[in-house]
Amino acid sequence: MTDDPDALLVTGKAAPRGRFPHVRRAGDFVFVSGTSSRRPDGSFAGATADAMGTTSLDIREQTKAVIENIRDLLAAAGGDLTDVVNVTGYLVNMNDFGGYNEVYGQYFDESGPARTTVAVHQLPHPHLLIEIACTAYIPRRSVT
Ligand SMILES: N/C(=C\C=C\C(=O)O)C(=O)O
Repeated sequence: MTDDPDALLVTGKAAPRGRFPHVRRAGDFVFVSGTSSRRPDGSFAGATADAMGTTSLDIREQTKAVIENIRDLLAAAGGDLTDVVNVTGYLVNMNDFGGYNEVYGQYFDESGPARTTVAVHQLPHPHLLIEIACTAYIPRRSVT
């Protein structure tokens, strides 16, 4: 936890890799920091490497894990994926757009959040194909 009740470090989720909270509330809006498929033990859903270092990376599995991680972070702020109003997706390779879009569409549709997707040069680990940051609208008065 932090001393600030509006800056959440969520127990049971992978610790942030820097000095920032998982989630920051500002009034009725909740901002979720860029989130990957990282598990609490530091491994990544959708990424394996054999003894020779040959890696296998799966955009569908990573996208699903990212969204599920975000669901857990929102739950800690009293919300859910249905509260998300804006999504920014960061892909390392736009060739992954199709797989990303397919899984994204299992969680959100045209009545859901606004979305922007961009390709970035790198993410904080070479096994990462995707990171998502989002904003949710979760009025304080609705949180019990
Ligand atoms: N949000 C950031 C990193 C996230 C890494 C991860 O979830 O694995 C950041 O450095 O801003």
